[in-house]
Amino acid sequence: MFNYFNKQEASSLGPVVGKIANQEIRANQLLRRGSKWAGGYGTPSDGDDTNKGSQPVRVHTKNAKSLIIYWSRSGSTELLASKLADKLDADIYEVRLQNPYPANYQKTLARANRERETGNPPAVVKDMWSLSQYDTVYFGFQTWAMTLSQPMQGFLKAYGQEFTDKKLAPFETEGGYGQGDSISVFKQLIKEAGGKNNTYTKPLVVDGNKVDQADHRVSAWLKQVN
Ligand SMILES: Cc1cc2nc3c(=O)[nH]c(=O)nc-3n(C[C@H](O)[C@H](O)[C@H](O)COP(=O)(O)O)c2cc1C
Repeated sequence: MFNYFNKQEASSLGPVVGKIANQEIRANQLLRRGSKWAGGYGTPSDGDDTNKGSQPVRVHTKNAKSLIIYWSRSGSTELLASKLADKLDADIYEVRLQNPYPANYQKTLARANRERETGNPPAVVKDMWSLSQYDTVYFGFQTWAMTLSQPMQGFLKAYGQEFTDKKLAPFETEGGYGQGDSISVFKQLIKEAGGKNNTYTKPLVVDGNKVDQADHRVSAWLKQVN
């Protein structure tokens, strides 16, 4: 579906690749197939955690028993979240940061490295609603430096204690090097924050370049979650 794009096009946000709660998703990493940036390396964003010109995704209904929570810088995890949302009757909460990462990949990397080394993940916007109605929570994040991305670490530090007595289903995108220790860090941060008695499903891990081809894997994974 996506052919090779020249450098200028590849560094823009790229075409609309999907929708979540009626908002357009641009995931420019999908343009990279066959290019020297394949594998997710160097993916730019729009400098506002993929949200420039749009609102953070918020779907909150009275009766939903499932919730999808995700954060996405360059759109791949958001696209994966949209594939779950299409198949589930779930509410959706997109994590936002008080201070979004810059569009530039190298600057993002430098900031993320600093945050990781000092153990200070970014502060999230604190507008999460009560989670008592949900039995299952799907968590979408990405591998950064072979561990759990700093934004999801920031979210779990702020909200991890809210996740008690739930089934937790992590889904993740990565740039070709795999998930590293992200899942054990995910579980550990929830525990440290005070979240208890949770059950964890097998994670779904998808290459961020190939999320557009992941429909069958998403369906198979959802079957074993539910
Ligand atoms: C700061 C940073 C560090 C990354 N570190 C890794 C890594 O260690 N291993 C890997 O496979 N991909 C790594 N990636 C690639 C991302 O995991 C991949 O592009 C992911 O699909 C991005 O998700 P998003 O589009 O939802 O932001 C890194 C990306 C960034 C921005």
